[in-house]
Amino acid sequence: MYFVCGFISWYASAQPNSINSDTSSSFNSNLNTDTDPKGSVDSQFVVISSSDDHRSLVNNKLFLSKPDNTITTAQQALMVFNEGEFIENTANRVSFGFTEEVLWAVLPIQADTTTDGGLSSVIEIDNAWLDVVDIFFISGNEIVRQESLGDTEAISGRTYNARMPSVSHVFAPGSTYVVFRFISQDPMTIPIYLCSEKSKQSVMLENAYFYGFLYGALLILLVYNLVLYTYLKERRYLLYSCYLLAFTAFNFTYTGHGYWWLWGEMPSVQQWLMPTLMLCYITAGVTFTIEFLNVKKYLPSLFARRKFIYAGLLALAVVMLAYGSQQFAIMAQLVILTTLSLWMLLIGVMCYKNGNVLAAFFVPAIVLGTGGATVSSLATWGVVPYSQWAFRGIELGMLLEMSLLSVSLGFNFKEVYKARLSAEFTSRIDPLTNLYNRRAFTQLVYPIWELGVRKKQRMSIVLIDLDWFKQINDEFGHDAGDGVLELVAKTIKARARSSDLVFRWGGEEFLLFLPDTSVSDAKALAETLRLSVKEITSESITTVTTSIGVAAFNAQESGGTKIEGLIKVADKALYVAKQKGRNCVVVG
Ligand SMILES: Nc1nc2c(ncn2[C@@H]2O[C@H](COP(=O)(O)OP(=O)(O)OP(=O)(O)O)[C@@H](O)[C@H]2O)c(=O)[nH]1
Repeated sequence: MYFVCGFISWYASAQPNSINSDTSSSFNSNLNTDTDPKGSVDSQFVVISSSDDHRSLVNNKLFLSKPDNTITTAQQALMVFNEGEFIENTANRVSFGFTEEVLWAVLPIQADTTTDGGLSSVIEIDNAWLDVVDIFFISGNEIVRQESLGDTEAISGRTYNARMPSVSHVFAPGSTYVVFRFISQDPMTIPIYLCSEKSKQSVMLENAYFYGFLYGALLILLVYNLVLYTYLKERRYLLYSCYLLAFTAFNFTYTGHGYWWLWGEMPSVQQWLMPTLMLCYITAGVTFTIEFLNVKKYLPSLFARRKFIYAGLLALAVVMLAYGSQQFAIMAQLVILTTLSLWMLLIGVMCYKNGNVLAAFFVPAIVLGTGGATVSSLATWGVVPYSQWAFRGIELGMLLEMSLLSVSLGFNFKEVYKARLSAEFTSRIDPLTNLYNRRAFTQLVYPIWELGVRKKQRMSIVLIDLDWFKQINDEFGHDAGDGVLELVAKTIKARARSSDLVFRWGGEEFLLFLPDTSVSDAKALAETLRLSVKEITSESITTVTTSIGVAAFNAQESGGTKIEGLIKVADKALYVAKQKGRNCVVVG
């Protein structure tokens, strides 16, 4: 809001009175404007006829000082106003862009009452970032009251406890001239409301709900993504969280919440936090975009030049500090921020074209964020009627943007999870035979082994080695050898029980772990396998025989045996089978 307002109103200010928007029709019946057809200054009063519920934007009833004025005091302002030297704000302008000048404004108010107590009303400037907001109440050429409410003044000096500069005043019967003095290094945006105490309270409540919802939703997104980061250790979740946090902190500052609640006694902190957080927000936005869109893969040439972007931002920070001008800092960053939105969109579209699926979420998200900001700016500019909801467009847009980005990160989470599962699965599977590989052995067999030992169950191991396999490779080629290995694996798998675990143990070596299987059953299975392999392979390129070693765990005899010991026994038996001339089963 802050930056788009500033940037657009900067241009808007170059075209004064270009937009006509009359909000007088929205005035409450208790708050009337009395304008005579000639538009003479004296009759241009806002009339308060009762202290009942009312709330209206009164910018179109303001009279504004001319550029280059030399006014220094409120009385002088009133004098110049009475001479007809103020400009009537019939265009209902709210925003005046960046200006070094002091802006004086006069709001003539008529309290239409005869009671001595007068009529109470609250004046509220619906903008928390203005540096100087001095309000003078002048009756009968006397300043009857003065308030200083800008954010260069400590919060404790305010008589009305509200986030937006506000003052409650009892208007004496007759006319009161409210003279405003505005100075701001930030965009000069001055939506002025006149309202009853009751409506002021209900607006504050509405705001509390709105920001409670906004910050609550942003907090949920933040926690959700931090949890994902902790779990997945993927940088994009962390960078999204930083981007979200930077936006929230920046918003918390320019909406005046931080100043109202946390650092209200430190005006200089408020002054410098805004440009500083804006820079953090820009940097977080750039970093997040690069990571989220995987620019390294989809736009490598840009990725190679990213250092220049960061160097530029760092240079800006240095110049900002060295130059020491808050206004310069803000203006420079407004330009960059506007460019950033367009840059993010462009990069998103380019990455999408280059095949990045996540960009399909990213582009609409940025469009929503930028769209909300545009609504806010147009409201400030006067193209759409100014209202608090239109003013909040940026916040609603950002909430949608952040939510959509979070959804896309959730989508990414699903993809990453699937990829991990498949990587985990493939890391345990031998790609040629689709049997478990040696790495899976520890994970799968150890728990069953431990349980079997505790329960004193019988368990066996069968180690199968193909005979003269080197010759098969040499004679028929490596591919044909692969085909034989696949066939043998299928045969073993088909003959084994579903509770048996079959591993490709080495090049042409297979291991079966048989839970709850006695040595005689294991030997019988080994014989079956030997015959099956021989028989089945005879139908392929050549007949393949196998040598098999069997070892069994017996709780009574081999109590303390470890599984590695049992494998060694099977290995020795296999060696003996080879020694005996191959194509046989030996029990160890
Ligand atoms: N085609 C193919 N061959 C493999 C693979 N893994 C290992 N081998 C081959 O298997 C052969 C094993 O040879 P040796 O260890 O001499 O054993 P052998 O020829 O079967 O002789 P014995 O075991 O003594 O009967 C080697 O030539 C390896 O290159 C594989 O995945 N595919």
